[in-house]
Amino acid sequence: MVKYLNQTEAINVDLDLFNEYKFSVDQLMELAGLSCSHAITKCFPADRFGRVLVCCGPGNNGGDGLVCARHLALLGYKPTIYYPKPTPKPLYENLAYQCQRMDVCSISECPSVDTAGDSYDLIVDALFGFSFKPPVRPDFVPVVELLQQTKLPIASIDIPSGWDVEQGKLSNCDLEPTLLISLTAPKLCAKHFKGKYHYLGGRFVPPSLQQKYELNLPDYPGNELCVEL
Ligand SMILES: NC(=O)C1=CN([C@@H]2O[C@H](COP(=O)(O)OP(=O)(O)OC[C@H]3O[C@@H](n4cnc5c(N)ncnc54)[C@H](O)[C@@H]3O)[C@@H](O)[C@H]2O)[C@H](O)CC1
Ligand SMILES: [K+]
Repeated sequence: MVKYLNQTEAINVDLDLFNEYKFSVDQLMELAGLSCSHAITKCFPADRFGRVLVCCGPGNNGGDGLVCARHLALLGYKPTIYYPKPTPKPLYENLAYQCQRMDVCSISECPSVDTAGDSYDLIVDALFGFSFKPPVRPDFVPVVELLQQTKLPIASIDIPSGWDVEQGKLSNCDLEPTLLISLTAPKLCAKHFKGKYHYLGGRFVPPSLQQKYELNLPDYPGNELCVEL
């Protein structure tokens, strides 16, 4: 059985990839975001779910979202980015600029539940990943409430935002994604996931690192970037 990581293990795997294996964050973020876009194509085809709101947070989970939005555009979707607190670092600025140059729209106000329901077919939740510490800070409360209240399907990247990384949902109002894309390996909260589709992405973990953490990852089919768990 695939291993479900606690928060410390998830952070340590990440640190090992960067420090021991010398990957750069840009490399892994590109592969992570690309794998998320591929999982989305499998669950939500562009002809029925073309209009996608991609909500991006301030950390690497948000960076995965910016990459995912760019690839969704290349895959025939019409993504719109909501990135309320852009991080003033070249990595994030470049990712946002690349989207802009690909005519990916962005909005500066969080849409209401009704406006989002009329304007989009799917929401990508790239707000918080495995470094989230509850409770949600005030800047992000409106978008987290949108995700909690919307009737649109949600695709969460790595962690359903607002969930405790280990315990899962902290209250009954917490969001319930339809698709969860765990990256590298699922985190403990994914044991509480009840949505329709659970995929694993981030096909970049060196075998020796998989062995060190006894990740027991499933085989990815052929040349696929994601696998259904
Ligand atoms: N190894 C991999 O598989 C890779 C995973 N990636 C993705 O990176 C995230 C983890 O990224 P990190 O930057 O460590 O943190 P987060 O994005 O989870 O969030 C930190 C960010 O959010 C802020 N924050 C934390 N708690 C709160 C709160 N309660 N309210 C508001 N804001 C909060 C914090 O200040 C930071 O700014 C992982 O999940 C994957 O999605 C990488 O892309 C590459 C490799
Ligand atoms: K997320």
